[in-house]
Amino acid sequence: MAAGTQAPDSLPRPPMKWDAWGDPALAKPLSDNIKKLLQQVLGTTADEPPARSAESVRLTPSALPESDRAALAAIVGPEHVGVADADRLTRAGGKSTVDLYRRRGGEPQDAPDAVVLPGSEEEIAAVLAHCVRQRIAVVPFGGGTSVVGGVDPIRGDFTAVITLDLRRFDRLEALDPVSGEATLGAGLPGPRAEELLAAQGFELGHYPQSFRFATIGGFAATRSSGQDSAGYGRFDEMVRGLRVVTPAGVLDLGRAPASAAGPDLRELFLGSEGVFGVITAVRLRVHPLPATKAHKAWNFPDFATGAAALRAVEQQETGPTVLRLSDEAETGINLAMTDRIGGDQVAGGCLAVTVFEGTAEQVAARHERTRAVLLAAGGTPLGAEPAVAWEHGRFGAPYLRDALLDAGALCETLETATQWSNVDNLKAAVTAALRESLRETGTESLVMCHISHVYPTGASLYFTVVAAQKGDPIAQWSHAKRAAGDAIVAAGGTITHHHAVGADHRPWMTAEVGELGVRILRAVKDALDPAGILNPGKLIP
Ligand SMILES: Cc1cc2nc3c(=O)[nH]c(=O)nc-3n(C[C@H](O)[C@H](O)[C@H](O)COP(=O)(O)OP(=O)(O)OC[C@H]3O[C@@H](n4cnc5c(N)ncnc54)[C@H](O)[C@@H]3O)c2cc1C
Repeated sequence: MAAGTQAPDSLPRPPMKWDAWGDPALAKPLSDNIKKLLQQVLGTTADEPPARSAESVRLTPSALPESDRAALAAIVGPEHVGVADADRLTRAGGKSTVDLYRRRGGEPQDAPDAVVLPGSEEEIAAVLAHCVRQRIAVVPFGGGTSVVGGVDPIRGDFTAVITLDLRRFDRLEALDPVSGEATLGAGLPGPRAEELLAAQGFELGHYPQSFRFATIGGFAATRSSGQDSAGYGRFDEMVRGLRVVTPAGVLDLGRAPASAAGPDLRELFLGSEGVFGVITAVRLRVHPLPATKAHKAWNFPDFATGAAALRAVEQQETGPTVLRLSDEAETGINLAMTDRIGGDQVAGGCLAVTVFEGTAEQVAARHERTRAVLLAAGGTPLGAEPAVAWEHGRFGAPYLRDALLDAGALCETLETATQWSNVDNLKAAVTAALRESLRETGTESLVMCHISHVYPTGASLYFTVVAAQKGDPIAQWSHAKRAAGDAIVAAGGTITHHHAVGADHRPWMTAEVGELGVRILRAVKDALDPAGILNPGKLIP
């Protein structure tokens, strides 16, 4: 890999591997039992993966002219513009399985031509103005954990593409303890945001599986949903205000807790995936750190019974913070407890996990109410331990994907949501589409599913797929993903519940919002970013 000129400084962040998920120190090798199981059931080959090094990766050379590098350096400071391959490689894309295959594949990698780290809104505005003049595409970048191609360095017909990394927006800007609102910098990763709030006695409570690396701005830009959503809501439900820099000007949205002043413009930027503007700060509802917590696991004879039980809990508002249900396949291999995957089955049927938070009285009352509903719906209590084990391992599963890919397995996830009355139908349709399409590529597959986000009228469905790699695994997964996406649309689900649209779900956006919906999105884009420099090739067909 060629040396570049300058590396931008980076504020301390946990290490993130360029060709795998997360911190290399937390990698989880597969046990021999699981490897054997994969070979027997799916026919994977378990050759040792070739050693890979970032230095051996070939990147397409930076296309940014020196005059533009100098102009950007004059705006943000030379130490905040990087064209070194080491900086470009770590922003070359997100963390989907296809991203990882691409990076491991040995082909020349497309990467942004430069990485720019602005330190103020004025600097962002000046960078955007320069990029409009010079026709340079700009990809806003938080933690780079997108699994839908959201941070792909797509040039389109622009002369170059830069990544605008928000990591210097890393402050707790304000806390209003009376109202329970905090303003957080867009570049704050989840753990740092919670650390800053905890020091003041507060918590946001947004814990997606990508928590350790994803950022406040990324959560807002993708409508992220965390594992405590039953208690604290989706990220978009926590947002009270946003500041956004667009090529057309700056917006500061969200004046009051509620307003009748026309359509809510904040909604335009929740899920805007960097195509309308750069989010610099988000004002969020926060709550006092919970005094106590209780964990309870449950067993249901089958998925339909378990889903009906979760619906009853949600519709009767009994108040769990976490509410999730694994199907029979996921329960069978203990996927919900990453330290025990492939070991003896913890429960037959379907495992459900509940967690309660609040004051001691709240936790006791919420647990009692929930327990009564789950018992009446056919659940069998399993005690606290499996739920504690789920929580303990909850950020560990992505490391298993790395090990599975190394062992010759194809492993990816996808998610959707629908009304309660359509949950079984949608689950069956997606499962069949995945199995059949992967069979067409020459492999059987294990398709597992869970519900982890519930609403009074419906729920999300999150699928994990494991198959054997056959031929080109990128082509193989693209075939399966296409079939699953078509099945979701045909069965009435949404193309994404929380992963967002990015480049990967764009083909289904017209089916999702209709031709007129797409025209509205384009009109907003034209008003805010008439030159179209912001994140081309994402979200809007
Ligand atoms: C292993 C794994 C587990 C995951 N689990 C979950 C989960 O449980 N729940 C969930 O919701 N998601 C999950 N995701 C998806 C991903 O983490 C989320 O989409 C997350 O919100 C992205 O945040 P980020 O900071 O990494 O954004 P990035 O990946 O950097 O960017 C995502 C998109 O947002 C845009 N963007 C980022 N920051 C800004 C900004 N400041 N202004 C404007 N646009 C911006 C980017 O241009 C891009 O389009 C997971 C991903 C992985 C790899």
